[in-house]
Amino acid sequence: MEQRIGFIGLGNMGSAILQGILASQTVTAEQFYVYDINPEATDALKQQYSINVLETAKDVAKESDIVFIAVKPNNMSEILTEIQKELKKSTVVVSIAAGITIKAIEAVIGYDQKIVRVMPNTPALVNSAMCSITPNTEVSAEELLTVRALLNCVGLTEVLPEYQVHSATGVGGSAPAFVFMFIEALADGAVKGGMSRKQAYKFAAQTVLGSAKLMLDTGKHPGELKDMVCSPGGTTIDGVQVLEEKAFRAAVIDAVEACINRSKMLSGEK
Ligand SMILES: NC(=O)C1=CN([C@@H]2O[C@H](COP(=O)(O)OP(=O)(O)OC[C@H]3O[C@@H](n4cnc5c(N)ncnc54)[C@H](O)[C@@H]3O)[C@@H](O)[C@H]2O)C=CC1
Ligand SMILES: O=C(O)[C@@H]1CCC=N1
Repeated sequence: MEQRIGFIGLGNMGSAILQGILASQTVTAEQFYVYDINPEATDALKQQYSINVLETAKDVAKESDIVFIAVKPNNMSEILTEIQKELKKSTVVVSIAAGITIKAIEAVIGYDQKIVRVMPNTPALVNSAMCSITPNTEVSAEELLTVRALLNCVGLTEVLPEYQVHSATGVGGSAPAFVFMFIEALADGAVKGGMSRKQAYKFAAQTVLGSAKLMLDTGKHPGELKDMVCSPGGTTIDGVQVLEEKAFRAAVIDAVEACINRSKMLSGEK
């Protein structure tokens, strides 16, 4: 890939995507042009890779063919205003900000700019992200393919209509936090039973990873896979009963719904 790739904001998510793309070797470090208001965010990356760290967001916008904006939603408007004059008509602006609609971005940088809205997640850091991708009407099929190819370097992608991005935020962007809470809780249970903390985290994390892989690789329904674990009169079904009594599924559904509602609120839909 020959495009010059910009990143404005290199916090948790920006640096995860950048490092995931670098690890895939699809783009060389020299093709990256980056800026973060906090020099500490770029210092470590600069030491590790020969990326171009620039002085301002404007410089990044000027240099890039595709520019990822990875700042917090409340910083989006100031960044878009700042870079607006530097964007070429051919520049593809990729926003990963939760709750910021394509329309809101167009309102600042122009309705004729190419915009792709993405909802990624932090497993991008280990090339295992799940990203939703939504282009505006200015983005060509080829440009969409290029952005998708970049994001495929860091995991799986699905192109979604914008109204589904709220769900993608709940089940994708935010969900790693819930999974880590689950892993922590699984390990706490094992520690309670006498296992060392270190071993408990290894068991819990590998079990979550393996279970997800089993479902993705076999294509089997999660209910069928759950049934395969529950031996009649065995250990698992007792645990399943406890989770049902404590409304585990309802709690998870409510958590995803809370993310969806918050995303709608940030978008001005609620
Ligand atoms: N953290 C996550 O798991 C996910 C985050 N997102 C979205 O990604 C975006 C970034 O989130 P995080 O990386 O978690 O936040 P973060 O706080 O870790 O990173 C934001 C970065 O932007 C920089 N920044 C702030 N103002 C700036 C400016 N004016 N110019 C240049 N850089 C500036 C900060 O110094 C910081 O390094 C947010 O919009 C969020 O909604 C989306 C999906 C998942
Ligand atoms: O919590 C947030 O707002 C961001 C978006 C999805 C994950 N983290």
